[in-house]
Amino acid sequence: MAQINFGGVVENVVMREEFTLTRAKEVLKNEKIAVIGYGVQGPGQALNLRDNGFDVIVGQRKGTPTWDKALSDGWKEGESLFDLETACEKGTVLMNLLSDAGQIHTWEMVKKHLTPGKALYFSHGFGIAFSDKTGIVPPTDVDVFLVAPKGSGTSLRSLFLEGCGLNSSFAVEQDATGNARERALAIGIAIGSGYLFETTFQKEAYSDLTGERGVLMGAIAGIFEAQYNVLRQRGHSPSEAFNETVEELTQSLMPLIADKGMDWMYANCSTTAQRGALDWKDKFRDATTPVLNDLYDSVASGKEAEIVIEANSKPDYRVKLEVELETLRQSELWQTGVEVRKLRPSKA
Ligand SMILES: NC(=O)c1ccc[n+]([C@@H]2O[C@H](COP(=O)([O-])OP(=O)(O)OC[C@H]3O[C@@H](n4cnc5c(N)ncnc54)[C@H](O)[C@@H]3O)[C@@H](O)[C@H]2O)c1
Ligand SMILES: CC(C)(O)[C@@H](O)C(=O)O
Ligand SMILES: [Mg+2]
Ligand SMILES: [Mg+2]
Repeated sequence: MAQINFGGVVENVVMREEFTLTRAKEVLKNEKIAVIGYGVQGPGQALNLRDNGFDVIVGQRKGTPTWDKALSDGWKEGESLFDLETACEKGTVLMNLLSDAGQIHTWEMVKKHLTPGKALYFSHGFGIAFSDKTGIVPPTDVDVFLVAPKGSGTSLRSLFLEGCGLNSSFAVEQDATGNARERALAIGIAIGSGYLFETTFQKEAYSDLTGERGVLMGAIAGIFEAQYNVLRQRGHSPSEAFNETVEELTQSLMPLIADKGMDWMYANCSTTAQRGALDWKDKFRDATTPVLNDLYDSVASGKEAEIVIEANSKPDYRVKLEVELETLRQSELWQTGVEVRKLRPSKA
């Protein structure tokens, strides 16, 4: 395990150069890996496992659009594609990649097939960290671990195809066989992680729910809307407001942050911009800190989990989500984005 100094704090990190694919194949040579659920993470992880040469099958509800997607991805009914229960029965490592709410409804069925020595895998801490709400309490004679890719399953797959890897966290909740850590790391490498950092189920659940409600998705969408609206109300055109809020960030400045950090992005902007950004950064930090603390409290109290479970238990939850997404899509801001993207100069 490599020891990496993260800004003064030393952490253990497992890298694929050290825990190689060959070692992962040795650890998992007798395992049948069953990917349960074929939503977003399911395809990413299952296809990477298959391309890496592991014995993998997929379990999905027949007659759903994702069953058809699995067929079109080359999974064969009765050979490598089964209904949920058959896949749970056949697998020795059950990778539970149903939606976090779907994991609750199927738990009794999954549990039935968790015979001694099998492994139960998640890509989130949700089910276990909030077990008082989910009812997910695994039998004591199975290994329980997680590998949580830090990004969309779509990126996990595309980065794998580019020969890169996405970083993931991993955690072992229960080591019944004495081999749970090896199994977890082997699966982590096998699904295409570039490196793995260690966490616990609770920390993963709390940080992930905070991150996606905060900066990664909720906050960024909110602050985009706020700035776009202010510019529009002050008489700026949609194209100017969009370019100054979204397009420049995603196309020009975010890649600089990704390459070499915030100070590098600042250093590549004018001294006028740097002066102003350095002055205003702290105001934004101070204004949003109370909101982020409210968010963390709401996650840690279990309220966010309750909201997700309640919302997803309604039969029409997908339809309602789609209505909300459609409202976002049809807003002036994001309709401007459609046109701005079309205007991006393409390679000659
Ligand atoms: N979406 C991501 O990229 C991402 C990233 C990191 C971790 N995760 C975690 O990975 C897991 C899977 O997430 P996802 O976004 O791929 O899930 P998803 O919401 O796309 O759902 C996955 C599958 O669950 C099935 N499903 C839902 N409810 C069901 C039910 N009641 N019975 C049977 N099947 C049901 C759906 O048909 C779908 O195929 C979750 O724990 C999530 O937190 C997801
Ligand atoms: C991709 C994310 C946001 O990191 C993940 O946590 C999810 O729930 O989809
Ligand atoms: Mg998440
Ligand atoms: Mg996440």
